[in-house]
Amino acid sequence: MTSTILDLIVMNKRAEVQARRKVQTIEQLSRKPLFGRATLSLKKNLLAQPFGIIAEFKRNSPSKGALKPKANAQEIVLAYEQAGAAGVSILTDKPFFDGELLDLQVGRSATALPILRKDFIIDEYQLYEAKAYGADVVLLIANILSTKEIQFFTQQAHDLGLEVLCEVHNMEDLDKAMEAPVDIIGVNNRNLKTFEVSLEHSKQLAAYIPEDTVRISESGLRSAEDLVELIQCGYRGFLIGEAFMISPQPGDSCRRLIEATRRRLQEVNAL
Ligand SMILES: O=P(O)(O)OC[C@@H](O)[C@@H](O)c1c[nH]c2ccccc12
Repeated sequence: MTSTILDLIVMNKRAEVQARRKVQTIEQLSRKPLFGRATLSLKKNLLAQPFGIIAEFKRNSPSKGALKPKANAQEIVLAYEQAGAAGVSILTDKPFFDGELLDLQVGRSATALPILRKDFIIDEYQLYEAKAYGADVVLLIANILSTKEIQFFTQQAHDLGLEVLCEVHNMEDLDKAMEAPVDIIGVNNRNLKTFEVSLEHSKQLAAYIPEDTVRISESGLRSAEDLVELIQCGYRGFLIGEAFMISPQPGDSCRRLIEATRRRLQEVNAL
């Protein structure tokens, strides 16, 4: 089988985690000031409203290239909060997304919203990093983990007071995610191997996600029409990066989408 960019990212990540462990042990991470704080619940925030936006901070993406190479996490995270986002997502992968753990810490100092650490988690060490640098939620990508690993990392994350967003792209992924008490299931509309994007993934998988699981749709979302259609399929949250980060003012773009979605939702509900 030919290897994909996802294989490359994961291979890279394993080497990176081994190197990081040598610089900072789990013991040392546990003594960082932010490690002891009470975490916030993204799940609760999403359940408190008809829908919520999880606005993402990313400078670069392998599918699109540079988005905002010099972007500052403090400024943008604050703008997202002021725009009315329900949570923020911060990319911490360096080689492919030009993010870093420090962006998480900077973001933490700027907002009282729950923060998702967006990275490729393959080792429990990264859960300790997430907690120590200010995250409230971690992403587990079903495609790169076994059912056992999803169960183990979910347990570990919960022990640390972190929530788990488990990302799925197809039925096989969803079967794995449903074997663990994850807090939120996210359907990624983008195939991480081919970068092909289709909202059909969210629409089709919706029927198989248990009713009582908070579900979100991720990637490739830009219009109020898309969001309302997905709200009607039972989605409570939307993870959006590119559409905001390509705008000169990501916060304004987030605010406009929230307002347009509220308006459209009212129109549809009034029918
Ligand atoms: O920028 P978009 O198309 O709005 O997508 C955001 C988010 O869903 C995407 O960044 C993402 C989804 N799953 C991931 C896993 C790793 C890295 C990035 C991602």
